[in-house]
Amino acid sequence: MAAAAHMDVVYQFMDATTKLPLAQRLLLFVLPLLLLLHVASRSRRKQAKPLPPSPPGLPVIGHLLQVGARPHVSLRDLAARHSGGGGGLMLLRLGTVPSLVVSSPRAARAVLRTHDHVFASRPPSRLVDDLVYGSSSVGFAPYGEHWRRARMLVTAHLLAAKKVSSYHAARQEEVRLVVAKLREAAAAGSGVDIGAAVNAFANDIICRAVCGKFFREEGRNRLFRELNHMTTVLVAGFNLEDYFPGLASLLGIFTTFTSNKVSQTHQRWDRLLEEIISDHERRRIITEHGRGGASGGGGDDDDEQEESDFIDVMLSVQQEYGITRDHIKAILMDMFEAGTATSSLVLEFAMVELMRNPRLMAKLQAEVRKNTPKGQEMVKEENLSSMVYLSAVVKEILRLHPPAPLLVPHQSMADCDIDGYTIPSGTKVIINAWAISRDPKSWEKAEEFMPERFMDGGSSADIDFKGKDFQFTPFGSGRRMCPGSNFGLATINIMLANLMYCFDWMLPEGMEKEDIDMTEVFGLTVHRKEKLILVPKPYDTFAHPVQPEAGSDQ
Ligand code: HEM
Repeated sequence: MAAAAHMDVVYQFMDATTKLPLAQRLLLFVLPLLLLLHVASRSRRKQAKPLPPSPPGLPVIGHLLQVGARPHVSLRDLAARHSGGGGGLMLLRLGTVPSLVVSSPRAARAVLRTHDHVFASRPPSRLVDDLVYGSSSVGFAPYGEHWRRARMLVTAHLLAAKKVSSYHAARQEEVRLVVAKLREAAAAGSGVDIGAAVNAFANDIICRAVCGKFFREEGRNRLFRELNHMTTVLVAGFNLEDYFPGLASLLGIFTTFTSNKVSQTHQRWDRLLEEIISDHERRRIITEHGRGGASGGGGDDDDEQEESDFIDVMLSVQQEYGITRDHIKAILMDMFEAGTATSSLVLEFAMVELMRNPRLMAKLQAEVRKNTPKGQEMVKEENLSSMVYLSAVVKEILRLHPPAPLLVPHQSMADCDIDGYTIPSGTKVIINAWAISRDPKSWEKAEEFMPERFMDGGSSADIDFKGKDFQFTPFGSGRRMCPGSNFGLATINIMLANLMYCFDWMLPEGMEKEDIDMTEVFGLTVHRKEKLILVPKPYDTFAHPVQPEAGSDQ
């Protein structure tokens, strides 16, 4: 009976509404539905934990204007005021993109370790898709099966400690070339642009690992350097789609503005990489034919190792890992993009800080000179193991000047609760490693260049950058942690040791250490605005007795 009465009401309602115009009829049905959805979403929001704290933002652009030209600095300052009692989590809206800023070791641990599986993806980018073969490299790839395979290939075959160590002779040879150029400059009494010298060195080291001994042929190393620079400018520049992805694709702004440059740069990379990969394939065929005819097949082990550059290795495991030729090219682009500026910036900042602290430079030089056999022309890698102060200096540079101060953005793949806050799925995550590694709560005299903190008995002697200490993550931590740290450190240590061993350093005439400009410019990495010009003076290891370790009181 009751059901019949209800149906009656429904029929009467339908009958009455049929007399209304169509638009009003639709409204009558749609409005209650919208109301229901609104009530349901409010009760869901009531149940969910709150979002992390946010500073007040503007309509449409959100907090975009509060992020200035040096985002690592402005984000630190904003977080100090708005990250809710020092918890280290702050939610910004950069354009339409929700962005979580992480600014404490505790919050970094939550994102990079406890919930690593949720935050291990990268924000999508059409620009990177078009530039880097559908983002199919390691660094740009979204979390998933392709990334897992590419990452495994890179860590097991290209950047494993044994492989990195197999390039020791190549590194020595490249350092020798730099030292020779510096000696020429010293003989002429001219200044050297240190940043340019170490950048060319880091680029050549990567070139040699990627494509073997003949990377200078036809100026290929210079071409790689140029393309690498163009790529960084494109990826690090202001891209509307990074902040208003919907709007950018709707207006087609990306297509008309940047697209030409992106596609030209991509084509230039593709031509160069294709040429070099084809060269390698031809050489492999010739070598296999040669081996077939020879009795024992193969030269000595060192030669074999040196011949097996990244391209050879990837061609040989291509089937096993199920990767295409485009994937190989994307991974090679990654090696240049991730491996060049990072190492060279550490070297440049090391020279800057040491010039500003002559007593510490003298201490480092004394250690390097004492631990290199007398009269040896250059420091060799086997001499480095006893240079503990050198390691402390490199660590201190990575603490004060992490080349990627905001790491590389991550993206959450599901809703996640941290410290009583909800982080919605699809949130971009910015980890301010720079702010964390200068936080006085974690570091004694945090703003001072003080390598002694990392020495035995120092206040941070137990802290390392291997991804377990969340107050110090210049290489990141967790699934996305840098797989190239061994490679980078090997490049940095041998070059810095030789800069200290072979030369004394002076500022150009009339310049004092206080005049060294420390202004930074932010891109994918942070570099210095002004060039560091230094005048080298060769140090004669035969003529000089080993100096006592200056400043060893610290
Ligand atoms: C001092 C030198 C270096 C520093 C400070 C450094 C730092 C970093 C950082 C901060 C990340 C991002 C971590 C994250 O997303 O949480 C990264 C990723 C990466 N780095 Fe390095 N890096 C260095 C050298 C190198 C070198 C020499 C190579 C290769 C030859 C390399 C290859 C990579 C790759 C492939 C990734 C992407 C990893 C992924 O997304 O799974 N890096 N690096």
